[in-house]
Amino acid sequence: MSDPSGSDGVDSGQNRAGPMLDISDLAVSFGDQSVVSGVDCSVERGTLVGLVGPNGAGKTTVLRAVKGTLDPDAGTVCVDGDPIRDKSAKAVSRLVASTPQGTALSFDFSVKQTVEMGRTPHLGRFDRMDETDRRAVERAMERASVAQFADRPFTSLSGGERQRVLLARALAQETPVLLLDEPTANLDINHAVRTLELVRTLVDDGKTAVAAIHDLNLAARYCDELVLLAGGGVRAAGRPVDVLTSDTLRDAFDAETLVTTQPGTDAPLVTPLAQQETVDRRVHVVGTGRPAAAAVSTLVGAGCQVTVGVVPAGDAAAERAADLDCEAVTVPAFAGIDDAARERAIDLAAAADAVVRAGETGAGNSAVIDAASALLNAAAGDRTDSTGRHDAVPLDTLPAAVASLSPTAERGGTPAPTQSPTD
Ligand SMILES: Nc1ncnc2c1ncn2[C@@H]1O[C@H](COP(=O)(O)OP(=O)(O)OP(=O)(O)O)[C@@H](O)[C@H]1O
Repeated sequence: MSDPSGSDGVDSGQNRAGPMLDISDLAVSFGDQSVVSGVDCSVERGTLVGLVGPNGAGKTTVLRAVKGTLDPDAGTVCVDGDPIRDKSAKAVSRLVASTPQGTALSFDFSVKQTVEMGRTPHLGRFDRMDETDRRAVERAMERASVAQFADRPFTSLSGGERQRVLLARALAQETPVLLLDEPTANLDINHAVRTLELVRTLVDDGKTAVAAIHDLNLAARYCDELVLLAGGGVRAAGRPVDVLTSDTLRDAFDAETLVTTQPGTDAPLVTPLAQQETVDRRVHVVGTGRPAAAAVSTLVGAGCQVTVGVVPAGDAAAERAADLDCEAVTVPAFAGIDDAARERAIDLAAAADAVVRAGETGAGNSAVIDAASALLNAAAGDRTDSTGRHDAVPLDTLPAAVASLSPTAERGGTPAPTQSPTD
């Protein structure tokens, strides 16, 4: 006999005040090796918190402490106001369901039997599943899109399919708190997005979820808040836009990144930059659209001081320049280039060590492109041909190409040859 609670069989745990999950001063070590210490994290009801951080930072360890399968050295984990250490494993399992990081199970149950295990915390020792349990299992399999595999052996499924079955098992548990350890690790982009959309829907319906997620962009898009673990503790916590900054990511991951904004959202977009020598050059980019924006990002990431223009206001290159604090000479979209804009752009190009042309020549931009070609010719003098066309330089070799140019000052103020990355 099951013990259903809530209208959908789900206890959303919204009957008490305070955070649904409260981790206070958590410390865990293995032997004499401290993994995390001083971890504080408060998760409000009906929110999705992403645990992010480098390999080995302790994300899985924290999740294990929260579900009570690991005894912390210090600190308290409270679920719905009560410390879990005061509860039996079965009682905790009625509050917290989890999906493991790996998908290796040593037994060979069918998919349906695997999902049915999620009902165990609701059954007495000699109880059999009743109609409520069966409905919970069916609903969970449908939500995780695994109903079509119901009779297949779990071990016959692919890694991604197994991952969805384990999510279904956790959903069948119908707990107010869901802990997900790398829920999208083996999933293709379609299933990764569908899985996080499903988690988002569950959270919007009242569940509280914490997910360890390596993909920072998916984490930023779907989580209300992020907790960045690194160096044995919480390095940053809060809204994705406040946590995922280049400085914080450099500090936590020892990696250079470019942080912009995901199209159509306010969520940050993290682009890792290749490790390379810093290219100390001034570069003026002429062109429009995503190719020019990509050239700007690449050059800024390589350490160049970049200026842009003339570009239409609102163009991707103008917005990227604004994101990265680069000067851009802009004119209103579809307007001609006025003298002041042209002169400023020519000044910037003339002061640069290199002028890079990259961009679309689509309808509506022709005035800008015409002027850009003239600008190129003006800036590069007899080093460009009369048509303003140049050999393409692939984006990933652009910094090296720019680095190979001698600085303008060394050439007595003469502008460098132009470069043109491929689109
Ligand atoms: N049972 C254990 N015994 C000894 N060390 C352990 C044990 N479990 C984890 N560790 C160590 O604790 C550290 C944190 O591991 P954890 O799995 O929590 O990191 P993580 O952030 O989840 O990493 P990843 O992103 O690679 O999954 C690692 O250095 C790991 O080797």
